[in-house]
Parts: sequence; structure tokens; C-alpha cells
Amino acid sequence: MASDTGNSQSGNIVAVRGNVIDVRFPPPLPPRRDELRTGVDERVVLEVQSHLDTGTVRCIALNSTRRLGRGMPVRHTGATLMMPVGEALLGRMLDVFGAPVDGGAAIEASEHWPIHRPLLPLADRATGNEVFETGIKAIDLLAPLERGGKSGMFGGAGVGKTVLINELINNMAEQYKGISLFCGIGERMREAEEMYRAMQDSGVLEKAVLIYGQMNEPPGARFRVGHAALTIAEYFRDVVKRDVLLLIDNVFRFVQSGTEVSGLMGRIPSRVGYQPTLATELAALEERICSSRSGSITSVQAVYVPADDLTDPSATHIFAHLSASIVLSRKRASQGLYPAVDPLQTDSKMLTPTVVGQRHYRAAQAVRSTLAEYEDLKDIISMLGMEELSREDRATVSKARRLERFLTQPFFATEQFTGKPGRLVALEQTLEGCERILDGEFAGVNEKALYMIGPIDEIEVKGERNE
Ligand SMILES: Nc1ncnc2c1ncn2[C@@H]1O[C@H](COP(=O)(O)OP(=O)(O)OP(=O)(O)O)[C@@H](O)[C@H]1O
Repeated sequence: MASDTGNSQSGNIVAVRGNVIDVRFPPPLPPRRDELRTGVDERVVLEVQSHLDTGTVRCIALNSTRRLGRGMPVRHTGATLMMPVGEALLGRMLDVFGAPVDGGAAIEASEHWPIHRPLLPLADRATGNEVFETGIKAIDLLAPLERGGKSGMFGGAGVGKTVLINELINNMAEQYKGISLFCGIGERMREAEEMYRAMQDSGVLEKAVLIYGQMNEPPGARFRVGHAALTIAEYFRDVVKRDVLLLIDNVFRFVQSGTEVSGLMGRIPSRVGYQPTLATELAALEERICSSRSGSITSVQAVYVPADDLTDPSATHIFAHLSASIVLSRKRASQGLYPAVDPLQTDSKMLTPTVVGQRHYRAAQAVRSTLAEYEDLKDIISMLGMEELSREDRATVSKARRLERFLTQPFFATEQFTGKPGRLVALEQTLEGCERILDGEFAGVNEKALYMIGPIDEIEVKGERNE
């Protein structure tokens, strides 16, 4: 909540339209993004979005406006929305105001920081070329994540984004010495509860903070919860000087809440109905996610892609901010090839010989080209059959199908419904497995033997060497 700066003013509500509230104030008007309080016990929090004329401001409510009426007094707190920060937040689940929603005691925070903070100056930013190993074969091979960078997982509904984020938390949060910060934007409340319990069970909760603005919240709360999460991340990076692993599910819901707010504000929509300020709003959020000399913020963001269309303006604008983009394919998900990573659309700026080394780069390129050739051959196979293929093409198809299955992996996050224990695979084991498949070593092995295993040596263990 805001800390009263003493220069607060009072105004009156002149119009209530759903989550949009117009308030009259004597000059000078409260500036954009400042916080206003109204309603019974000042429980309703408003954020100024625009000035309609010299005496009226238009605001968006961040919680329920059910009992608001015209003429009600409104207090200008003199500041933007503030967020409690400090190590007291560790192990807690909060809402956009920093109030606990885990049923625990109130947060005794040492400080309150504004949720809207200036971007870190260019001179203070630190960039590196360190790869962040996740233990997931398809990601470590094809889209190595950058420590201190921003990565995104793109996919339509039901392709496995949330499960992948949970798996990353399980794999990275334990080995990760930093703080894990999970921000839920516009997703299901059930997932918030599952995440809280999963972190409790895996023992990482005491090094984690969870903050939610789920789909049951008004658009104003979903629009600002990402900024509140970034304020907490910046505190741990700059004051506690710890590395922060920031996981956001789902960045598209941030864009979508901005579209709702824009429509409620009466702004003319832009292409495909999105807000004309899409690029600015996204940059104001994404560009705060960066590393400094005192600590890094490594972010992994789930991005819902409407109608699986990667040319959608929200997806293209988000792509531009990321150093690694993992594209999840509905086709592979429907074939049960989980994680449903599309090897030809997935990429990372870290996948260059100077960063990952020649061996990894060559292996990734060879896997990609084999799978691309297989894609080209699929039409011939479906029309004329495998017999019509040359010996080389048949060898390519055999390798490609074995690579596709080797890059599947049982997750810890899905043990309860696959019955298979999760696997953490080191990059070295992933590279070795791909190289041996590309050398044709497993041409005589039933391709099912490579499905949902960890390292390639598990085949020997399963005794599946023969056809
Ligand atoms: N790695 C996996 N192994 C096995 N099953 C999986 C895996 N990932 C996803 N699934 C299956 O797909 C379903 C949907 O997964 P998930 O909720 O992660 O999709 P999503 O992309 O987040 O969907 P939404 O956008 O609706 O949140 C899961 O309930 C599970 O049945």
C-alpha cells in the first residue's frame, strides 16, 4: 500500500463504469500512475490512468468496485502503488498489494518500494555469456538459456507451458543459489495452489516468493502484478545482492489485461484489437528485467500464443525482448512427444560456437538439419511409402525419429500422472546421446526404446539393444 507522503488531496467520484472510475479533484490533479484510495475504510485502490480535463482524472481500480458510488470521497496518497520488500517476503504468497494470500501472518516489511521504478541505467547493466543449464535435453541442446537473460516458452492452450515452468522450478531452484520469484498473471487459481504446494514439497519455498494476480482478479490487478513482482526482484538484486530466478506465467495475460484497461479507458484499439501502447507497456515491463553488477535476474516466461499464431502482435513483440525462445508445438504434444519443443522454431542467441563451443553448436545444427530433412520427406513417405526412399533418406528418417524420441523426457512435475520418475540430464549426456544417434549407432534399436528416457545409456540398462 502507499506510504502517505503528506501532500495528499481529496476529490470525489463523478462516474463508476465497472473498473473505470472518474474522480474530480481541485488543481493540481494527481499525476498518472499515482495511487488513490476510496470506498469503505479506503479499501478500494485506484491508479490514475489519464486526465480527462483540468479537473477530472480517469482511474482503473485494482480491486472490487462493487460498493462505490458517485460523490464518494477519494484520497490522493501522493505516491504510486507501493510494495513491501525485504527478506520477510521469503516463503510467502502475496497479491498485487503485497498482502499475504497464503493464510499466514501479515508481512512485517522493513521497506516499501514503488511498483513503478526507473529502468536500470545502461552503465549499471551487466551482460554475460553464461549458459544456465536446466537438465532438460531439448532446451539445453536447442535453446540454451542465458544466466541473467530473458527466455520465453511460447505455445497455444494445453501444450505444456505451465508444466515446463514447474519442471524448471524443480530443476533449477534446488541447484540455484539465488532467490526464486514466481509471478502468476491471469492464470488459474488452482495452479497457484499447486505451485505453492510443489515448492513446499521440494523444499525451495523458503528461498522463494510467490506473487499472484490470477484470472479471478480485475484487469487493473493483472496489469500491475508484473511490476510489483519486478520491484521485489530488484530489491533482492540491488540490496540483498542475490541472483534472482524470475518465472512468469503468463506474459500474454499481462498484454491481455492491458488490452482490457485500454478498452475500458476508451482508447481506439490498434492491430488485431490490441492496445496502441502494446510495445511501450511491454518494454516498460521487460526492460526492467536485467542484471547489474550486484546480481542477476534470470527470467523464464510462459507466453500463451492465441490460435497458435506466432505472427500475433503480442507474440512478435514479446519475442523481440528475449534471448531464448522455446516454441512448443501442438502437433508434438498430440503425439505425446513431451516436452513438445519444436526444434525448428526454437532458438537461442546463446547457440553460437563462441558461447556454447563448437561441439554443442555442431550437434545442435546436425539435429536440426536431420529433423528438417525428415519434415521434407514426410510428404513422400505418406504418398509413396518408405520403400521409395533412397538408402540415405531412409537412414535420415531413422535417425530423425530416434532423435525426436530421445529429446522427450519424463518430468518430476508430471510423475503423478505419467507414473514415470523424472530425469535430470546433464548437457554432456545430451550431446553424447545425440552424437551417437547421428552416427547411426542405434539404427538397430527399436525407436520406442529412446522414448521418455534420461541419458542414452538407459537403453543398455533397459536391455533394449535389439530390434
Ligand atoms: N511434460 C509433460 N509430460 C506429460 N504430460 C504433459 C507434459 N506437459 C504437459 N502435459 C499434458 O498437457 C496438459 C496441459 O499442460 P499445461 O497446463 O502445462 O499446458 P499449458 O500450455 O500451460 O496450458 P494453458 O495455456 O491452458 O495453461 C497437462 O495437464 C498434461 O496432461
